[in-house]
Amino acid sequence: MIELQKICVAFHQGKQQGSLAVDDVSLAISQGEVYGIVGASGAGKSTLLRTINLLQRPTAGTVKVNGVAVSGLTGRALRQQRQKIGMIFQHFNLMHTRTVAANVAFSLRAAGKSTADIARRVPEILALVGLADKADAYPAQLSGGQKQRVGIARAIANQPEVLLCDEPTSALDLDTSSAILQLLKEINARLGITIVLISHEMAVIKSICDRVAVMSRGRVVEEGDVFDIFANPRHEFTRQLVSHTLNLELPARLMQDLQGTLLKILFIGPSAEQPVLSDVATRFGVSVNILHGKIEYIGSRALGLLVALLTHPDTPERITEAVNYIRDNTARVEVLHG
Ligand SMILES: Nc1ncnc2c1ncn2[C@@H]1O[C@H](COP(=O)(O)OP(=O)(O)OP(=O)(O)O)[C@@H](O)[C@H]1O
Repeated sequence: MIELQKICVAFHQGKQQGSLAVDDVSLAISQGEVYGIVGASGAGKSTLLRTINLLQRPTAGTVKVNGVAVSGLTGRALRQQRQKIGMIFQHFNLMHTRTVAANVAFSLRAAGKSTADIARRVPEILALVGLADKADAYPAQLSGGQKQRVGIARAIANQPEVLLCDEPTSALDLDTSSAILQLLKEINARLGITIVLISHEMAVIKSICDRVAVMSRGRVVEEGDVFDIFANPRHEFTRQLVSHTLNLELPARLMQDLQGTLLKILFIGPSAEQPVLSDVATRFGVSVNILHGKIEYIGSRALGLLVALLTHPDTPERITEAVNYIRDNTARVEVLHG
């Protein structure tokens, strides 16, 4: 549906061309997907996202949407293409002197809709985003979450095929943020709109995206199914990002006094359903003390993490055998201590 082929974006610094903000990025995003682009500040996420609706023209490379090379379009053809792509922003970008209804009507009018169509469509779309009772309110009278709902209403009013989301929840508190992500997910499921979302937080990606591209310094360093990226991050930068949401910290005092072998164990799919730890206790005579644990749900799939201390009263070799057994029967084992 969206194909980015060898996209480069360079910004001029004075008369010179600066380093590349986007450096040779190729991605393919399928119809109906929720696709995330994650990376630190300055990684090039916004610049890349904006090439999809040509708010940013690529210096090199081709952007195709539904097979049409939009990077070649200008004038009227470009304006028509842009109507198929809605966009929402971190700071909402609403018109403050107009009511909620007028903000939404504005984008319908810009698309050439008739007054009758606009009068019918505005309440319909406000109801869809949960703002049926706010049509006559001004943006200043709304909470951040409500403002973003207006942004979403405006962006989907013209029934776009694609919705671009530029850090849509970064200015919102945690609860409001998850309600907005939930709304985006519903819009994706009910209306079939393909969503491309950028964020610097893996937690946001985890909650709604199907696939993700990880960007660092203008490049995509890793790309794939969100669950796989969490379960098995390959690139060092991805590991750091994932560890922020999956980290299990133990108090330093506890680490100092530990006797035995401390393991961090990752359980995925079938391994989560096997009684691996009780097995090692009976097979190898080790004691297993669970110090920390959690299960993350990514989509409908579970990813379990446990920190466990293995000890044996008199035969430490049995611990090594136990660790090997756990390694063979779970997704990943890291020895944290001992
Ligand atoms: N209009 C511009 N002119 C010059 N440099 C720019 C422009 N827009 C972005 N840049 C530079 O391009 C690089 C990538 O910026 P971009 O905003 O795409 O990153 P980002 O990953 O979205 O970061 P953030 O989350 O902080 O917005 C940065 O070094 C930035 O300073």
